Amino acid sequence: MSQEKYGVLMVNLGTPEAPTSKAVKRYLAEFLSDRRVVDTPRALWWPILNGAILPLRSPRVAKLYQSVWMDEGSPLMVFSKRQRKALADCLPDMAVELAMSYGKPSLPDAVGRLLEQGVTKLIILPLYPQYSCSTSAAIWDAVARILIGYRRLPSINYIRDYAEHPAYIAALKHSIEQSFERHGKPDRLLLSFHGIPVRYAAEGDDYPLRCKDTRDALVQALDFPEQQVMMTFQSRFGRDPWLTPFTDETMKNLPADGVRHIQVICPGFSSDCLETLEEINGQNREIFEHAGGETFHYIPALNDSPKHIELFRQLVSEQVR
Ligand SMILES: C=CC1=C(C)c2cc3[nH]c(cc4nc(cc5[nH]c(cc1n2)c(C)c5CCC(=O)O)C(CCC(=O)O)=C4C)c(C)c3C=C
Ligand SMILES: [Fe+2]
Ligand SMILES: [Fe+2]
Repeated sequence: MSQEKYGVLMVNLGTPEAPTSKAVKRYLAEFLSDRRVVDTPRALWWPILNGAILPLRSPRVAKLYQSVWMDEGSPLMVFSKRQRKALADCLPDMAVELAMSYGKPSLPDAVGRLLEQGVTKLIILPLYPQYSCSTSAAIWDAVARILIGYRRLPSINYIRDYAEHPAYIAALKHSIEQSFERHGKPDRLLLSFHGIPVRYAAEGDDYPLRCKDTRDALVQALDFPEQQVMMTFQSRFGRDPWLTPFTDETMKNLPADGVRHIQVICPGFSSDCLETLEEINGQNREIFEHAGGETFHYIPALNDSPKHIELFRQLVSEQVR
């Protein structure tokens, strides 16, 4: 039998190439044209997207990206590239590629590079701890479309998610405990997850259940009262109802309930990005402080921390028999 060659495809969302209106527009156009993200019928969606959302949102959001941009680029890209390098260093016998669902490095290029290297066993690792049709399934669809162009397919292992994986929970627990040691225990620990439209969940997306699984496993692991842990949803978009409670509304109301000190972590984001650095550590910090809150600490995403890379190494190793 011929020698098997393993390849790991790490996939995250994607991010603009520059913090400019033009680059943001190109990114949002691709992202928001995916039916897995917005499922409004095209004849209705196309004029809204091109006539209103792209021209109005792109310049505004470009300014937000400018506020978090790093010397090496967009935070999401910087951390994702570091994750790929660190995982590749742990798995010297495997080919490890990074791709983004929208923008670069593109999925077709990354899959092409893996197959050119002779990969016969492809392990797809979406960098989303909690499955959602709007993120993880979009990766599945894209890879399936790409493989139409190849005669010789590899075996495929798709890591659907890892919401309660012990190494994921251990990594989150470690970050939270480090924060508690540094800043003391807060009145509330807030777990803020990216939202999705309520309808996606009603139609079968188990994303909110997977967020709750993460919350429950963390509560079990932490030496911190369950009543002081809150789970909220951020980053809502458009007019449909999205998952509640909303992070920003919670921030606004907490100080009136006597909550002075909060620490916030975003367990659904494998890398820091616009939604954590600007929306949470910028906008939501301001909302909390403006409402009378005194102490706000943002606990960084797992990024390329050793415990996060160890989680990825375990997830991949579990697929190898
Ligand atoms: C209908 C719209 C959106 C759905 C559904 C959605 C789900 C979803 N997104 C993430 C992770 C990220 N989203 C990010 C940015 C972002 N998300 C949307 C819209 C939806 N997301 C938009 C329009 C944007 C761009 C910014 C803006 O215009 O407000 C990012 C950050 C990207 C970056 O460059 O830093 C991440 C990461 C998840 C996990 C998720 C479903 C669970
Ligand atoms: Fe999003
Ligand atoms: Fe946002």
